[in-house]
Amino acid sequence: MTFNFFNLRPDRVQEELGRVVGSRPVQTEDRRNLPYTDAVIHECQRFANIVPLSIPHKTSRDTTFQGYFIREGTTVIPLLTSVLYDESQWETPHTFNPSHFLDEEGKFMKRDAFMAFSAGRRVCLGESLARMELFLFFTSLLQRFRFTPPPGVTEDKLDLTPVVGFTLTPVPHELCAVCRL
Ligand code: HEM
Repeated sequence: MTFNFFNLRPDRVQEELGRVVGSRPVQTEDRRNLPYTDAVIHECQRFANIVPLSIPHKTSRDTTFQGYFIREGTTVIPLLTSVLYDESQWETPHTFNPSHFLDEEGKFMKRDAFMAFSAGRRVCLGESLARMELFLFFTSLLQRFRFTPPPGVTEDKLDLTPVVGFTLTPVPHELCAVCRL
């Protein structure tokens, strides 16, 4: 798979942040007025897909799912990647594309196939906290810094292919954070 970040457009996030928030500290409530920023964060989570295997579960009774009979006590490992990259759900599943979460008017749009935190009774318990932290950290960093590859490294040379394990971990990269203030 080719990991392609050409649509990230941090300049557009910074333009939206500057217009809506200015230089004051970002607050959680600002999220609803920052649809492009929110879409970028969701797309990062979809695309980065950091917990691809979710957590193993065991069926508590006999069940039938999509025509398959699953006996009580069977270990089931949901593969979240299959939903996050599902070609029937996403317009460009293998490309980083914030438009997956924007409607025609540029408003933020929820997607049923966004399952980075899994779903159902055992959905991630820390989802609200994680979402709040992602939003505040991401926006605060972009308010203050412009991130670029080191001198001499062009963006198309950055290999964003993660290390595959229980989680998908990014390989270390050198990055320049240039103060914007
Ligand atoms: C971006 C950050 C995070 C992601 C993508 C994430 C994702 C997940 C996923 C996929 C699961 C498995 C759900 C399942 O078994 O179907 C899970 C479970 C869980 N997560 Fe997270 N998580 C994140 C952050 C957090 C944080 C910050 C906390 C706590 C402060 C947390 C607490 C938990 C707990 C307790 C479970 C087990 C829930 C259960 O089995 O009932 N997570 N998470």
